[in-house]
Amino acid sequence: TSPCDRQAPATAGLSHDKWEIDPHELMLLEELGSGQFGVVRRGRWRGSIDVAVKMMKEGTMSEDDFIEEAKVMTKLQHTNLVQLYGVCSKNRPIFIVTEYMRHGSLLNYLRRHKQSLNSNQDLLLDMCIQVCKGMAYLERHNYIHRDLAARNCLVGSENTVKVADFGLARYVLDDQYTSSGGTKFPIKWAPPEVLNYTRFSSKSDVWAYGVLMWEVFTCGVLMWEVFTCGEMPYGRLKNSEVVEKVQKGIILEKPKGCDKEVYEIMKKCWHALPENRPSFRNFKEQLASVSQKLL
Ligand SMILES: CN(C)c1ccc2c(c1)CCN(c1cccc(-c3cc(Nc4ccc(C(=O)N5CCOCC5)cn4)c(=O)n(C)c3)c1CO)C2=O
Repeated sequence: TSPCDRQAPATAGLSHDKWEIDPHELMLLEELGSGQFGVVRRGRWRGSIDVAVKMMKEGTMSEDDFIEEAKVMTKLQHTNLVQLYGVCSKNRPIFIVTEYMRHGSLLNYLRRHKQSLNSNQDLLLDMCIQVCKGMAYLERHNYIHRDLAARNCLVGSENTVKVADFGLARYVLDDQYTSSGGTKFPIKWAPPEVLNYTRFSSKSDVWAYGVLMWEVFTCGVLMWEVFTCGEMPYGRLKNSEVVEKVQKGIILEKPKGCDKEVYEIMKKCWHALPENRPSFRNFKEQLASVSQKLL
């Protein structure tokens, strides 16, 4: 075999795996919150690069599988994806180091800025288009998010919106989150084929994307209406009631402030059959043409 076919010796000390980050190059700063895997802190990498550091709580993640996958994830690079810079996997807890987004989750951003956002349909549509671009890139790379929602997107400076934590759902050990009967399973973002057979695909991501658009546009209520920003889909309904509605083909109603044409597009994400839903690729074009008309 030629030299390049031979596996490089995986000697820990000499491993030049570019996805491995030296923890000594990291300075940990304030806490940003906590997620599925535990606490996340802001940090500085090599003295100048703003990062977010997930410190994996023991027993929350299947770590070896994730470290293997991290090699693939670091290669996914797009302006509308939160960049995975690398991992510190030589000791425990494992650190996951990503790009830092200064305004936090899209859901909280919508709720915090509802006054200025509700009359700005163009900005709301632009946020949806940015998420669609990031998802179209993942779709092109046959990469499924599995938990797309406004809470799992992040906002940076100049209203940039990026998709975060794509693919991580596969490494969660908490079966309240992973099984569709669990209390933490994202039922309200799940299509029938996921509820019935946990059959994830880019088309199940498209269904979730429709719900994300609904989350964004419940922000777009008119001035005199009660603000319902970043509302919880299906309101106070219990998960079992939502499953019943989704199985019957009952879909989310048009958000009050939402443009009719935008709602028509949103509805396409909720076809009962995955093959009848648009791909993110052709969805991007439809949104772009609607935004031309709206502008
Ligand atoms: C399995 N799945 C789907 C998972 C797994 C882990 C996580 C998530 C889903 C999503 C939640 N999550 C998580 C938890 C904690 C932090 C981050 C998180 C928060 C960031 N940024 C900020 C910035 C500011 C603030 C903030 O406090 N404010 C208040 C004042 O006004 C400005 C905003 C919060 N977060 C950030 O850049 N990243 C990369 C991750 C994230 C996102 O990463 C996770 O760690």
